[in-house]
Formats: sequence, structure tokens, C-alpha cells
Amino acid sequence: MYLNIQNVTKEFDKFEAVKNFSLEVKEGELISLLGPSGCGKTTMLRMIGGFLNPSKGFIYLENKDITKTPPEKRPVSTVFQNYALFPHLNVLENVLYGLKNKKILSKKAMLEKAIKMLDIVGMTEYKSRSVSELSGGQQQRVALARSLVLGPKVLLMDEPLSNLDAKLRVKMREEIKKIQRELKITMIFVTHDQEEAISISDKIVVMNEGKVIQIGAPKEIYEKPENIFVANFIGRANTLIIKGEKIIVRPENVQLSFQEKSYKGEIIEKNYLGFFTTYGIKSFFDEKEHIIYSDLLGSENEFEIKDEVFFDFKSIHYL
Ligand SMILES: Nc1ncnc2c1ncn2[C@@H]1O[C@H](COP(=O)(O)OP(=O)(O)OP(=O)(O)O)[C@@H](O)[C@H]1O
Repeated sequence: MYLNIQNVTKEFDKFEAVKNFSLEVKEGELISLLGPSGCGKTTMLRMIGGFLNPSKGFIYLENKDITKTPPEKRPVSTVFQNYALFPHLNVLENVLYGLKNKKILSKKAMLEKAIKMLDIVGMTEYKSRSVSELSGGQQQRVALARSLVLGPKVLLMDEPLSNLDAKLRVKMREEIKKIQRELKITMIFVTHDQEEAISISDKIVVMNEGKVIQIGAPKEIYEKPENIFVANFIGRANTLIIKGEKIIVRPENVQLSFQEKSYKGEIIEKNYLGFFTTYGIKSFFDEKEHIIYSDLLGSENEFEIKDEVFFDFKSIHYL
């Protein structure tokens, strides 16, 4: 295994921020650590980067134990949330900085490498600009180039898109994924944004209260969540007990109709959200009143509050 994290725990005094975390990462994979605030994502990332030492457990990179290797000695780079660029240096100097420190390449080779990396992140024309004159998205690109130019075996990104507005976030995450694929770089990406994790990752590690709750491909995590926490953290879910079995049904899998179907209810909520509409249907399951949510695409809009409706579940996941 390329990167192998085995039973890592991190204690701060008596508080366990990360509990018995294990993960195997293949070369070239993009893994997201996803979970609510305070679940231990950043602490785990810092241990991979070498900025924190695990209290227990091991981290291996290409079968070499790097658990206690200092950050500057391990072939791992980090892109921080606030980018941590040097404000007194221009774009090119920022990208060159790490290479100069390494003192391995000639001046010409360093310059060629830095320019190539600026080209990959689309920032060549800004190379002489002061970084303080750049937009958030541009600073993000420079931070990415500065880390990538060092040729790390693993690139760590801690909430790299959280300072960007919604549209730019989507654009940058697509670019990051494209660059990651092109360079075949192994990447670990921390986010608390489920949509971001789903769109960018080969595999998602869902965490809560310091623990790994589920590891899987985005589709697997969405369609086969291991428990209610995962089902609700990633997307929305109707949670029900039918004939003694606990099930979840995603709102897009609740099909509404005026014609007789398996279940009956009354529309009590309707929220128009542009390309789809969310309905809340009051219904009885297991002799209890429930509100079942159904998402229908815009063109399927034909129900109103107080309508008596029937519904079926297109797909059910048993917990
Ligand atoms: N140096 C420290 N000393 C004591 N407790 C810490 C320290 N660093 C983190 N913690 C605690 O460990 C827990 C996990 O923190 P961490 O920053 O890893 O969470 P996170 O999932 O990255 O959260 P967020 O999404 O808010 O950044 C939190 O309860 C935090 O308060």
C-alpha cells in the first residue's frame, strides 16, 4: 500500500481528538476526510503532514515508517486553508521558495519547474504580481503550485476552498481534480462540505467524534450509508421502520402520484428550489406520524399543499 495509516490515536491531555484511525491509500488516489466541525479531520491531516505526533499508531509511506519524521523531511506537502503565502514575495518567488530551500536544483532548472507549475495552475501571466494583489481563487492556485512544485508523494489540503465564494468553489474543485488526475498525485483533502467531497473524491472517509464511521467511494457512501449519521450527513434521508426493518429512502426516490400506490399521505410542505421542488408528505408508518420528503424535478411539479397523494419508494436501503 502506498500510504498506510494504522490505528492512529491523538490525545490532547486526556481528550482523544482522533481515535484508532486506519486508512489505506493507493498511489494517485484522491481521498476526502469529511465530517462535522471538531471531528478530528485537521488533527489527522496534521499527523500525516508531520506537524503533530500521534499518541499511538503508525503512518507508513511506501512501506517506510514516517510516523515521527519531521515535516520538512517527509515527502508530503500541505496547502493550508489560509494559503500561507509570503506577502512580501511575488507569485513566482512564492513558488520558487521551497525549491530554493531544498538546494537540489540549479537556478535554471528551478525556474523552469516553477514556470511549468504556474502554467499548470493557469497563473503564468501573473508571475510578477505581488500575492497581496491576487483574488482568493488566484492565491489558491499559487498555493497549489507552491506545494506541487516540490513533487510531493502526498499532497494534503485542509479546507482549501472555504474562503472562496460558492461559484468559485465549484470551479476550483473541478480544477484541483483535473490537476490531480493529470499529475497522478496522491491527495488527501479535508472538507466539511458533503457535495465537495462527493464531487472530487475517489474515496470518502466519513468521520465523527474522532472516529472513522465509513470509508467508501462517493456512490457507495451515498447509496449504502452504514448508519443514520452517514445517511443524514451526506444528503437528506427519510428514515423509517417498515415491518420491523430500519430503512432509509432518499427524497429523490419517493415517487408521488394521484393514482393509487403503496402508501398514502397529505402534502403539508412545498418548497420550490428552481430545478427541483421538495414536498413534505404527512403519512403513517409503524403506527406513527412521519413526514416523508420527496424531491421532484421542476417539470414534474403538479402537487399542492393539502393534496391527498400516493407514493412508492423507487429504491430502499436497509440499515
Ligand atoms: N492543540 C490542541 N489542544 C487541545 N485540543 C485540540 C487541539 N487541536 C485540536 N483540538 C481538539 O480536537 C478536536 C478535533 O479538532 P480538529 O481541528 O481536528 O477538528 P476538525 O474536524 O478539523 O474541525 P473543523 O472542521 O472545525 O476544522 C476538537 O475538539 C479540538 O478542539
